[in-house]
Amino acid sequence: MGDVTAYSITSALAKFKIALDPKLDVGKKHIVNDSRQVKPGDIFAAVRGTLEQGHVFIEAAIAAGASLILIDIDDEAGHGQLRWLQGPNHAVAAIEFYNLGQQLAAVASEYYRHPATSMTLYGVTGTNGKTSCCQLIAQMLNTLCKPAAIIGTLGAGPVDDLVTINNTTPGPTMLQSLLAQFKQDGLHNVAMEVSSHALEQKRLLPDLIDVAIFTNLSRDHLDYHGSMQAYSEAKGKLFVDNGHQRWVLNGDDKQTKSYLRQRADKNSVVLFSSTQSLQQLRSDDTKAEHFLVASNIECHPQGLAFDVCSTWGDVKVTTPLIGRFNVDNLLACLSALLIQGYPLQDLADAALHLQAVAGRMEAFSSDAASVTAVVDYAHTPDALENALKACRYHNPENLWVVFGCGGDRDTGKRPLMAQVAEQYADRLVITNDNPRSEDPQAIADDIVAGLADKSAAKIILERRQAVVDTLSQAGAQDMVLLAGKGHEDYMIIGEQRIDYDERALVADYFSRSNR
Ligand SMILES: CC(=O)N[C@H]1[C@@H](OP(=O)(O)OP(=O)(O)OC[C@H]2O[C@@H](n3ccc(=O)[nH]c3=O)[C@H](O)[C@@H]2O)O[C@H](CO)[C@@H](O)[C@@H]1O[C@H](C)C(=O)N[C@@H](C)C(=O)N[C@H](CCC(=O)O)C(=O)O
Repeated sequence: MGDVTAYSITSALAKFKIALDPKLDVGKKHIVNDSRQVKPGDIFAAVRGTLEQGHVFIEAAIAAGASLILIDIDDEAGHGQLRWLQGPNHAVAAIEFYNLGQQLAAVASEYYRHPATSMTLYGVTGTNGKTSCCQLIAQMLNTLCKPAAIIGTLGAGPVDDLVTINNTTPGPTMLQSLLAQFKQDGLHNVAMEVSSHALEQKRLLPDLIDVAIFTNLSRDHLDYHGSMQAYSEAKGKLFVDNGHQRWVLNGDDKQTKSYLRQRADKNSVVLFSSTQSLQQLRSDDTKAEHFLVASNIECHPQGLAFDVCSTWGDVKVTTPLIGRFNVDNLLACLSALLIQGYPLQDLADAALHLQAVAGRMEAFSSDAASVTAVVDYAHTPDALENALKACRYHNPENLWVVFGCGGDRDTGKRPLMAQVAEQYADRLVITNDNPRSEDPQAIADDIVAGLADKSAAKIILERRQAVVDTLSQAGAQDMVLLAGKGHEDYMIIGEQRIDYDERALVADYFSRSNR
């Protein structure tokens, strides 16, 4: 982070009716709410969390060099009181702050001078599709020469230079410091995943989101939220009817209606659908100003193509993305950018160059006449089934799967992976996938034991060879799912972690076959 000295905690606290002696406002750096992230000079916000009382980490924060402590208190009378806490070398000032946990997002926004107000924030919530939608939005914006960053499961930063973060949606202080950094770096557009946890815990101020996007809702995180009702209500907190926030909602998800009920008017609301006609979508619910539907969806081994019919006009969209679910992801992304004023044709042109998230149903081929390889992280029976079904949807002549199972891990999944592969693929190749201390041949034998036809699979343990042999044998209209490694760039054999980057291997294979 660059110029942190530009920020003043005195001015920020003044907004919360706390008068901090300006003499104490010297050399302050970041504001953080995790003692493990405190660097010398930082301000530590000790808040009450779901598991811990932040107060217990004050000592650690001071030891790490915190220059000021904000202490979350539940007695309003103490608000703004100054205390001195003894550190190893000197006393550190601490300010009591009533209900700080609930207000930390606002305090952090104030401290970093409201970076979001001069940026465009796309907030994506929903059970599935958040990561892909953020990627697609950012990639499209970049193609349209609008530099964009993402924040989410994959990390934070420009799409090709992500830094790992702890949460899908970072905590309130980290979020604001990231936004301030992006603003400083000229990344004025941010597509961020907004988890239900983040909304419940007020890690962000939903008011700051310019375009709020809902992908879909299905059962998840009930351990945290307790019920589907509470889970959907948590997601619903992203949608605020504040006169400027635009909404993009999935017209095919039944949850959408309940979010629409919160809206007083239909202005700046887009409904998208990949199963209904424009007419059905319009008549079904009038509480939207704009509509976007996909029809004539075609899937071929090289990607997807569909007609878009919308209140902004009609266009044919062609994209190299794999998987029917990407039609919905793309509709959400198009809707968000259309309502922000980007022209439909420019977006359709940008769709031609979209790339999947690295290692997630990421397709590679040399040209339309070559076999398509799909690299995916699927390493559970469930994930393998979904990945194979997604490939099958693209109507390959033959669907191949190259897969294995990890060593020193759940052995029970080996026959199950075999059953799934046998059921959904035409050709099976069993190979290594981090055998660790186990004998690779013994793992392959365990997998084969799950096959109804024991001769259905070829075993090529050396994974590079398995991939290259399979790609060279597959026909032009075939698809080869390379399951298990995804974006990983290593293979663990015995005690050794050796370099193995399947994406690079496949890209190299196709670039050679092009020559
Ligand atoms: C249960 C939960 O969601 N906890 C999140 C919450 O922490 P909390 O406020 O409840 O923290 P706590 O553990 O009770 O500790 C209280 C305070 O002490 C601080 N602390 C804690 C330990 C320490 O050594 N030092 C320290 O200062 C904590 O930063 C916190 O401020 O707020 C923190 C950010 O301010 C999150 O980092 C933390 O995420 C934990 C690590 C987590 O695993 N959360 C998961 C469930 C989560 O949020 N997942 C979603 C994605 C879900 C999905 O869609 O798949 C996400 O957005 O990441």
